[in-house]
Parts: sequence; C-alpha cells; structure tokens
Amino acid sequence: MQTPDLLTEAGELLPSLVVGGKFINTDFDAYYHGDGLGVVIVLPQGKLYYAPQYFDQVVSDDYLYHLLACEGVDYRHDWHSQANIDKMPFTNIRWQQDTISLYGKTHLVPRISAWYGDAQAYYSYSGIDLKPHAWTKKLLQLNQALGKLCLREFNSVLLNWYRSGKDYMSWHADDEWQLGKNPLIASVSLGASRRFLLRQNSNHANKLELVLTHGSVLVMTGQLQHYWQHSIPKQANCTMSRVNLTFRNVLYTKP
Ligand SMILES: O=C(O)CCC(=O)C(=O)O
Ligand SMILES: [Fe+2]
Repeated sequence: MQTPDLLTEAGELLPSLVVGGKFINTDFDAYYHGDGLGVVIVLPQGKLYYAPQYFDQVVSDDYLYHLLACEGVDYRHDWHSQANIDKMPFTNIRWQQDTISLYGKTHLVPRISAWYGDAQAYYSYSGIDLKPHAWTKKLLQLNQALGKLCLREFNSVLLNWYRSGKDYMSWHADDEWQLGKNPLIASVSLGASRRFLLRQNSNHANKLELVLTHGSVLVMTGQLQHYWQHSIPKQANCTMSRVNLTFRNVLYTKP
C-alpha cells in the first residue's frame, strides 16, 4: 500500500504541510511535532496530532495481516456478501457486525467492529453494550507503541473494519460519559486510505479534512469531542479494506 503525497520520497513529512504557521490549505494554526513524524493542528476548542506514516509500511502490513487473518479465506474475499461474519474463523480478532435500533427499526451497522481491552473496560455507545475481549499480543504491542507519543497506556481499543468504501461512520463525537470529560483518543489506520472529516458543531462551515493513510496516527484531545464532530464518509472509488483502531481509556463503568 502506498502513502499519498504527504511524505517526501525519503519518507519525511512534507515541509509544505505547515505554511506560515497554518495547516496546509486551512486557517488552523499548526506546527511540526518534535518527533519528526507528525503535525499538531490547533482547532478552536481542540487539538489534533496527525502523522501520515507513524508506522512504516512493513510494520503496518504486519498489523493489518494480523487483524484480518481468517483461516482459508483469501484477502480478496468479498466480505460484503459474507453473511454471519462473527461465525467466520478469524485467526486473531473476534469481528462482529452490530445492529442498532433507530425509531423502532433495527439496522446493521455499516462496518464490522470489535472491542478489546482490560476486563473491567465495559463500553456502550448507540445502545450497543460491549464487553471487551482480552488483549492480543499484537494489540498490546500497538498500545505500547502509542505510549511513547501519548505518555499513557490505554485500557481498551475499538476496532472498526471498513470492508470497502461502502462502509462508513456517520457524524458523531466520542463523548460518552465513560471516557471522562476531555478524553484523549489515539487512532491508528491500516489498509485503504480514507477521508476523515471534522466539523465544528456551532458552525459546520468550519471544517477540516485529513486523509488517514496506511500506518497513520491521529490523536484527538482537548475539548474536541464537545465542540466538534467527525465522520468517515462513503467513498465510491475505494474497493479495499481499511481497519481503524481507536485506543481509549474507559474511566467509569456502570455499577
Ligand atoms: O475510522 C475512523 O478513523 C474513525 C473511527 C471513529 O471515529 C470511532 O471509532 O469513533
Ligand atoms: Fe469517533
């Protein structure tokens, strides 16, 4: 998988990502992070760290293979026509397609998910209650790798698998009470590049678009979840799978 033109041929961040103290093509203040891999983008009421290639291609390929490995199934498999994904013999991850209830009707969530973490890190969103599966060695490794950047280890991770550009995530904020007031969420993307959109709640014209590439890391922090929403829109031209992992800290659970 190739990373589009956010990096120079030598794999360094393009110097034009921050021009005159602003993030490329925007009015948002930005500066290069000291790690040489990412940019910090300062939004009104929130902050982002964005590194288009935090993990190199070999490491990223290895993670993606681990997450989607399924006994006897080729990676070109048409997962959209696969019924009962949760019954498939995935080698490492217990993928499932959840259903949500809206106005008395049930719908399949337009992507495949899995929730991993410490035993006590129960999570619920959109009426879906998730009990974590126990960490795999690779997921723990990824958690530790983010520790250097985020100065913490997370107690859980939500995995989302977009089988192709037909799968998506609607506008939302990760503002569940279980995550505490101003959560720091670290998101790793693997596989197909997808558009990631952000918009300010009070003014939808105030927006930002990032491309989340294979091996990229995005960290959302500050008050972002209270004042901004984010989404992954459908992308008709995208035929490949993408897996996103959002590492979170569940601070509170239901009694
Ligand atoms: O797939 C992504 O990059 C976004 C995932 C997300 O927003 C979430 O899991 O809450
Ligand atoms: Fe989210």
